[in-house]
Amino acid sequence: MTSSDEPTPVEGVEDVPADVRERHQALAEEVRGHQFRYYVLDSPTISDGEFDALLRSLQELEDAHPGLATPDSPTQRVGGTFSTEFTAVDHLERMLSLDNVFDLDELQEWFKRVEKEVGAGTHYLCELKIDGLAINLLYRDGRLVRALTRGDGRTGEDVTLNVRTIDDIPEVLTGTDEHPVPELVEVRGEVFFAVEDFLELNAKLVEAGKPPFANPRNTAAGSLRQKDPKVTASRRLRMICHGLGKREGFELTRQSEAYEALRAWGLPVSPHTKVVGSFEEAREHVEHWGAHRHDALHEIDGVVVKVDEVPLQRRLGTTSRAPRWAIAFKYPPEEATTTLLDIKVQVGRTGRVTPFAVMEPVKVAGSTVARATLHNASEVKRKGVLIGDRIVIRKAGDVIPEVLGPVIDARPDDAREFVMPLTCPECGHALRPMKEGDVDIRCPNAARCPGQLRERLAYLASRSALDIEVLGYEAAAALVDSPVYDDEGDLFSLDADKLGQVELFRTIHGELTANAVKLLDNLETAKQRPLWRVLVALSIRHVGPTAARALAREFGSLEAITSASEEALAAAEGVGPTIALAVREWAGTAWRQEVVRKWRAAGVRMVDERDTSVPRNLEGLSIVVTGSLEGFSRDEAKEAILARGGKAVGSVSKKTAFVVVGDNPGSKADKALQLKVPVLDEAGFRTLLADGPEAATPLATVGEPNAEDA
Ligand SMILES: NC(=O)c1ccc[n+]([C@@H]2O[C@H](COP(=O)([O-])OP(=O)(O)OC[C@H]3O[C@@H](n4cnc5c(N)ncnc54)[C@H](O)[C@@H]3O)[C@@H](O)[C@H]2O)c1
Ligand SMILES: [Zn+2]
Repeated sequence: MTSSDEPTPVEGVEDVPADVRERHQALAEEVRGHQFRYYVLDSPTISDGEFDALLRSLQELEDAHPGLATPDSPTQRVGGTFSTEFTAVDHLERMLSLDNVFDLDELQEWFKRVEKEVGAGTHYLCELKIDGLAINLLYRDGRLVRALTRGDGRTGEDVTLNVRTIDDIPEVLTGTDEHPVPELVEVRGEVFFAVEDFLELNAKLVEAGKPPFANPRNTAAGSLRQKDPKVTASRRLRMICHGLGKREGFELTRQSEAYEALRAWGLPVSPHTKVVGSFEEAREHVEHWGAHRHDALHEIDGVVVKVDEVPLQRRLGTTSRAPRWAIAFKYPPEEATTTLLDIKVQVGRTGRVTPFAVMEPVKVAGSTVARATLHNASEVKRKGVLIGDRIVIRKAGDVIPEVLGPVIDARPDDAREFVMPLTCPECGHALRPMKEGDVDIRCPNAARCPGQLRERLAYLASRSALDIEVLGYEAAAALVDSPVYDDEGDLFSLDADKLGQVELFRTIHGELTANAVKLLDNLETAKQRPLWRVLVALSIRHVGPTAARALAREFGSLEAITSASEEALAAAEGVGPTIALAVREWAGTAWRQEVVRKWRAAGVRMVDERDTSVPRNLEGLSIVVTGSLEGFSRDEAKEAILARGGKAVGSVSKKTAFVVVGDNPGSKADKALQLKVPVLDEAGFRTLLADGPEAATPLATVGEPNAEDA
């Protein structure tokens, strides 16, 4: 939003064409409506990204027709108002909003404008933009006397009683020699939910059969703005300071200094602020936090850059809605609203039929999303979404998109409930639970259902199975649809001639594509993979990489696994009854054994040569690896333990023999100390692998067992 820096409009409202004026007025009304829903009701019907886009359109209209930018336009005001539920009280000094930029070019423009005004050599404070709600705390002689929401910037809502329930906010300020308690100060900051606390709150709600909250920001706003402070007290709200308003009895020259003072007084400030000297450095901060968006305690929607020198802040001044000395860089929003056009079902690798949302394509977290899984029919019920609803979806980074729930207030009259189909959408077989008591329904046509064939083939080629690089989802679909592939049994007998019959693998001149040639090569390599990968590729129920490794380690060949009794399988280390039963079922299915026969004939290796150079010196020991090791990836450390007969386990218990601790180990290391489990560093781990448990010296001395234990 840049227009506020431009000269006073010469054009009056009356000069603007009537149709543009009407459009502007309608848009401004729409924006005000959303502001009311957001700030007063804590229940928006559109996402923040969509709201920002609306406000931007309004701004663009005003840029083209400056006469429209009257003082009552939402672009010229601090967005928000107050409800009658609370007493309205004026701030001593106005609380402003922030101007936004949405890309680095715009951010650089802002730096240029600032430097033009105040010269080079300015310092900039880079901070995280906490996605919460603004609060204004008034301390007189070090005592908290009042807490107000931002409201319209001049007048806020008195939420003092509620704020007193927040642990982070001191009733009485402490002081130091350097930073004595001031006579009067307005402290500005953000009240928010830590992501972890928010998830915990939601888990509890779901457990109690209640609908979960949509996101931490609106939940924090709703929790703070409760009529009954007891409700607020029951929610774990937090606060971080990011500015000052009116102050008496002290002076400051830098904003960063203000944070030191706030800290000295006992107020919470962010550990993630940084003073920089240039746009380049600010850009690094922006890029770093763009990539680590979920590493902070709270959600962030951007980075705020502020001129650090207070006299320069004064010189730059403010517009009617925001300081000119600060700017918010906003990341692409992770939530969006869209229309749920339909709910369809897809067939998975094991025949499980899962519903998924078909949505009007919408941009979220930088990519366009049109589908999202809904997991199962009861999940659709639990989320309460109807076909035709406006829905809120979320996509955080690389995570798959998720439907959060419907916007009930925007539900159309003809919205209808989803009904799970009775037959497979791929092959028409009647769907049913495979066992009594199963919640999932499946397509029983495992051998020939095109959906299952396609999913199994794509899975078989994935990194956790045979790792056949060029065989992705598209290639899998093409093969399954072609006459040369009936099932997995045909995979290793594919040759140039057969691939030539698949359109995807043929150029327009009728030759094999480069990918086809590569696929044949990949298949040769795949034949030599270790046994556990072959087991994963066979899609035996419950046999993922971990179980496959256990089976391979205990039995050594596919032959031995196929002929082992259920008891022998169940008794094997790391296998157990569920997997044993699944293996026997698999071994008893004719078409599946036919696949094995064909693979064997094609030369797929189905025996592990036991590496006798590796000692079996960790037999029966449970070992936890936590944090990152320099010389081992997660998988390598695991393999090394398994190869020696040990168990690589995920959580620390009294039964754990050793905890290996790398960099940034987290809570597992603490747990080890607490339970007095021996802790090894990387060097100790190497000794353990080479020479066994007796040789490894723990880092922390294990306490002598006390008298009662002895
Ligand atoms: N979905 C909707 O219908 C709807 C409606 C209205 C507003 N909104 C959303 O609300 C926000 C607009 O509100 P806004 O006017 O508060 O503007 P803003 O979010 O762009 O930024 C201003 C606010 O940022 C906060 N902030 C967080 N960290 C800060 C830091 N380190 N330093 C300084 N300030 C910091 C302050 O409280 C300040 O008031 C936008 O994200 C907008 O999308 C959504
Ligand atoms: Zn089917």
